[in-house]
Amino acid sequence: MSPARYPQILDDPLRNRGTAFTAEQRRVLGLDGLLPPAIESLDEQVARSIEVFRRRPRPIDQYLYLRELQDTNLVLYYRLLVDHLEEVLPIVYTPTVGLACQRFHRIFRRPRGLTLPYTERHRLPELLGNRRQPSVDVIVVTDGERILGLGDQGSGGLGIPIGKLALYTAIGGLDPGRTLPIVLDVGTNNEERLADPGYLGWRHERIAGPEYEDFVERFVQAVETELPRAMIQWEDFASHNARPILDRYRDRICSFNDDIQGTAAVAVGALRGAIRVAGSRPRDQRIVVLGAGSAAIGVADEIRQALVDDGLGADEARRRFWVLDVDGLLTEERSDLSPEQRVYARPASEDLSAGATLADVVWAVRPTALLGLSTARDAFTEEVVRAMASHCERPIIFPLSNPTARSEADPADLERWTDGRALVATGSPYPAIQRHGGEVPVSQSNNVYVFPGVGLGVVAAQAARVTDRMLRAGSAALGALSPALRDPDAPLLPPISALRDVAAEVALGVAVAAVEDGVAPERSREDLRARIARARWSPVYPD
Ligand SMILES: NC(=O)C1=CN([C@@H]2O[C@H](COP(=O)(O)OP(=O)(O)OC[C@H]3O[C@@H](n4cnc5c(N)ncnc54)[C@H](O)[C@@H]3O)[C@@H](O)[C@H]2O)C=CC1
Ligand SMILES: CC(=O)C(=O)O
Ligand SMILES: [Mg+2]
Repeated sequence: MSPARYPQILDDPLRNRGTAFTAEQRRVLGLDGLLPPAIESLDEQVARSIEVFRRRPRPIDQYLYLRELQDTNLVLYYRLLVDHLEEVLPIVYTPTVGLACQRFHRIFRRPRGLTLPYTERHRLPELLGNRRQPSVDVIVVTDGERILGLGDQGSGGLGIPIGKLALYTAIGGLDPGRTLPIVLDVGTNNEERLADPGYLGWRHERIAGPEYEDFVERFVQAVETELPRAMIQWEDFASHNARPILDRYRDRICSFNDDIQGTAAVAVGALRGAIRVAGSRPRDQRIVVLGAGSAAIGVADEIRQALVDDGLGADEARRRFWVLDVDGLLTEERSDLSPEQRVYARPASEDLSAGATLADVVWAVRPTALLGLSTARDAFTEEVVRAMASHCERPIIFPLSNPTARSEADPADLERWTDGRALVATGSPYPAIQRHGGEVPVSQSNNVYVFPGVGLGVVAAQAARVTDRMLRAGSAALGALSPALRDPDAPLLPPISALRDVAAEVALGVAVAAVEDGVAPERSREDLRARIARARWSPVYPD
């Protein structure tokens, strides 16, 4: 009798083990001769793979190597991510993932996830039905219009959902066979892409208005029919769509916007640590925010709530914010503000006009905290930072824009300009700061501290919605883990290497709040904790 042959197992990243197939498995599956004779353990595979990764010359080459691994052997890929998270995070995620989106069509090798073009709007259930994953816990979807701080990348934006979901698994422990990255290809207004013969997306200007809304509605209906239990994370939509989509669907399906809500949850967590180190209270803060897009307003809204929770009246809390966008300070005289922005408009009676620069505002306001979500590189100039440090003992300065090339400041400059007094957190990773002959790590205030735990909490609790209280509970869980609470010289956020533990705590906060809010079945805290532990997929070859 001829032996069974299953060579196709080598092409299935969920089941492939490559050189880790044992002699017996190779014989039974008919793999002898298809693999090099050496048999490696998973640890040996990881050691060899990280060496190959390190020898790749540029970050984009390292990104491509990891994507190849992801398409070949998921256990090995995720084990490498888990074991070397700090080293590979800047490649899988910001800043390199931004470059990968810009070059998506040049580096395209194998499909991952789904591209849903506007032209196929009548067939979305069918396209969704073509996915490889029969069951899905989490969908991350973008329309590619605001990719990090890099603007419109058209269907190349799919790189972001792919990266986010890799972290859902590596950090949150979600089963990689049950996650689905999606791009809604509604065209692009990026002239460079449209003129590029190599562009692989729909070569058309962006659909907008009712047609766009109808398309998103069709997408949501297709998900409701095909995958009614999946959570949707809205990611990297431009402001004019991000907030309306969130508001339209948050009470109808299990969904949240990572840029608005996830970013706010982590920024508030980091800010609480910084305020404590500064020896201050939330209600004592005066906050200047550069940028008035969806992320900035989402962050300001959550901080405002923290000020109210600390005893300020709603109006007083609102008056503690000065928000600037590309056209200057948000003031009542401006007619171009959305309702969410108008909350922060300064009264016309004040000295500062809409034409005030960031430096003018900082001189006049004497802020305790300066946050950047503007995509404006180096906007926190020496003048601005020195002005702030001249009146504030421990200035809180968070340049949160991504990728690195869009950051409002370099932490090493902030350290110098404030004589080491600034309390800093950045959106993208930075090398440690040199201080008194030692090294001080720079905290990365990025929604990666929150969204994997949100997904894990939602899945473990079987939550049907993502409520504000769930995100606040996740934020509080993160805030409680701030190393700065125990040692004022320590970083504001736990290290990247602790992100898996952070996700478990965030998930517990989220899950408990889901039960309390009545959007998940009744369960005790201990039961939820056990379910979170059980829900986590681990990168090991099953027996
Ligand atoms: N650290 C984190 O976890 C996160 C960081 N971000 C980053 O925040 C940035 C903004 O994201 P969104 O709010 O979604 O984008 P957005 O496009 O909605 O908003 C950008 C805002 O910045 C303003 N702006 C642009 N140039 C400016 C300038 N020169 N001076 C002052 N303001 C300027 C715009 O007027 C707009 O209000 C991006 O770089 C993004 O990567 C976003 C989400 C999470
Ligand atoms: C981190 C993130 O979600 C962003 O920069 O858009
Ligand atoms: Mg984002």
